[in-house]
Amino acid sequence: MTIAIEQPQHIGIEVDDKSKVSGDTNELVLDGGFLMPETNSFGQTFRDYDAESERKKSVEEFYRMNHINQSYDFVKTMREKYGKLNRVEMSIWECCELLNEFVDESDPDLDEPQIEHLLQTAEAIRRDYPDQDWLHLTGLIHDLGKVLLHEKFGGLPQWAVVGDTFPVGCAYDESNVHFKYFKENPDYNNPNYNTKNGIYPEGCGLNNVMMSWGHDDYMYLVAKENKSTLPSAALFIIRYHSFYPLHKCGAYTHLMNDEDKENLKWLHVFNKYDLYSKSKVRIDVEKVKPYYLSLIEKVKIIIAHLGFFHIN
Ligand SMILES: O[C@H]1[C@H](O)[C@@H](O)[C@H](O)[C@@H](O)[C@H]1O
Ligand SMILES: [Fe+2]
Ligand SMILES: [Fe+2]
Repeated sequence: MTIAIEQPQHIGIEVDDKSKVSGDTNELVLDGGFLMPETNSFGQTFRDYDAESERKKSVEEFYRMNHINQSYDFVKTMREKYGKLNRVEMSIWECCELLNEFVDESDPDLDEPQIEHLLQTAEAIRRDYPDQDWLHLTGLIHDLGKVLLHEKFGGLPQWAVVGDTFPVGCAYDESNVHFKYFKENPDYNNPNYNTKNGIYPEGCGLNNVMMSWGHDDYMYLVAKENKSTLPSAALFIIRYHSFYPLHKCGAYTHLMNDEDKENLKWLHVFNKYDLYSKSKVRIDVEKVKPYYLSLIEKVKIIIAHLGFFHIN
């Protein structure tokens, strides 16, 4: 399968598209060799929230809490509070290691520590796109915002950090996982917020839409506020990779602008690796660490700008 796609801007590390771009039409080959497994590590299909499993109940309880509490006012408060980026300074690798303690309670497909997931994603991308350093880096850092779970970053509850994301300030779409729990959210009956467009003009662009608060928006804020030079596609991936109602179900597209539509193509590429690389096969962290340290070192200029990160 191929799709026409714009290539990202140079970010300070090589963006080499030769191996995956055919002809001069900027077509990116999406099935670069990665074999998508049919079942997750529990033997079930991916993202099946109704399948009987040991995680079903706790995942559902996670979404109940998430949907009740993620209101427009809550998101606004969190954005202001965390936008100050006055928490702590830490290297990228330290942040990865911090995630060793946490299992994502919203995820029906993986119960391994989060550092495994970061490396599984980045390694799967690296195998198919060996020359796309920027995409390896995006894989490595896309979920780093989950450090919000750690007390050093405020120790937020899981419902305020992980899980799929969705816009607030307009009606919740039924494609959201466990949609029924939104009925207990104060915004559900607020006439300002419960119409299709809500407070947003049609086609206003996702940048103008308030998304539920969590690791995506936090990591994006960190990158943006510190003037990271990551390409717009990388920032889009970081910011919207949990927005499954949009990138999987095609909901909320009336809020997108042309730039979003372009970036969405890259998010579709990325999502395959983010979702289907989840497995019980552990990555040998010490073995791959030198590569990722050298990658972090290589992008020092970018990372030096990233809020709570610094290079040792
Ligand atoms: O449960 C997962 C997890 O929290 C991921 O980090 C997020 O990106 C996904 O959207 C979600 O389904
Ligand atoms: Fe995520
Ligand atoms: Fe992820």
